[in-house]
Amino acid sequence: MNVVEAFLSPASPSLKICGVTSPTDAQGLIDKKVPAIGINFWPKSKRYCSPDEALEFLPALRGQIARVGVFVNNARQLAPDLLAAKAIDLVQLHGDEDDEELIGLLAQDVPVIRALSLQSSDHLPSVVGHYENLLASHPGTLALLLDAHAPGVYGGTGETIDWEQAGEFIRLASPLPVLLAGGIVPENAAKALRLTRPAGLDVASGAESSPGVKDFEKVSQLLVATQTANPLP
Ligand SMILES: O=C(O)c1ccccc1N[C@@H]1O[C@H](COP(=O)(O)O)[C@@H](O)[C@H]1O
Repeated sequence: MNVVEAFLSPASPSLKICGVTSPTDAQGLIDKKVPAIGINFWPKSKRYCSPDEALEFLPALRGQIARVGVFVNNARQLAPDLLAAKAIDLVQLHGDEDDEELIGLLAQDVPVIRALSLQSSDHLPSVVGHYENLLASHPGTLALLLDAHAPGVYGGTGETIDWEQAGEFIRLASPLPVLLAGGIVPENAAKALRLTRPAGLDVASGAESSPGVKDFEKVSQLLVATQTANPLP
């Protein structure tokens, strides 16, 4: 099983630590056997990592951890070079990207994580059905990610989402992997896992001491939460 398959495997809930900005933190997360890291390529993020900086340390980590490039409306410009340099394994679309862009990545065999912010008025079966149909006509590796609605900042806000609604969505979407994000911290991770049964947790602000600097005590606690959660049904 390669690192992407291991990260998205339904066998047990996974963990992605997002907003890594330094080679030291990336290596520390590999040493702890965290399944995935996220590197944020949106210049307005508090956890921004420039493509030039990323190209200096990410290619050497290939095969040791799943490396997710996080993009907000700029994947078209940046992802091709990062993929060609083997600096990232997956593309996370966390902005207003359309299906055409997602399908274009799947067609190139690029694994994609599509971030969604559910609204209370959303008809969940329709949203799930949309991605099921998309994947049926454009096969590839696709995961969905549920995050808080964050106009203007897009993500990384530390705001939690409605876990009841998230749990219902995740059940409907199965076996399509769905990651849970939004305000996950060591103190609420076990409860979030129990209520929603996601393919994994995605944590930015809940795993750092300051924006872009990882707190390894928090990372250890998050790992324990994922490793002791009941396996997915
Ligand atoms: O982390 C950011 O700064 C960020 C900015 C823009 C889009 C996505 C971003 N990160 C993603 O946000 C969620 C949740 O983060 P948090 O744990 O609530 O702080 C996660 O999916 C990150 O990948």
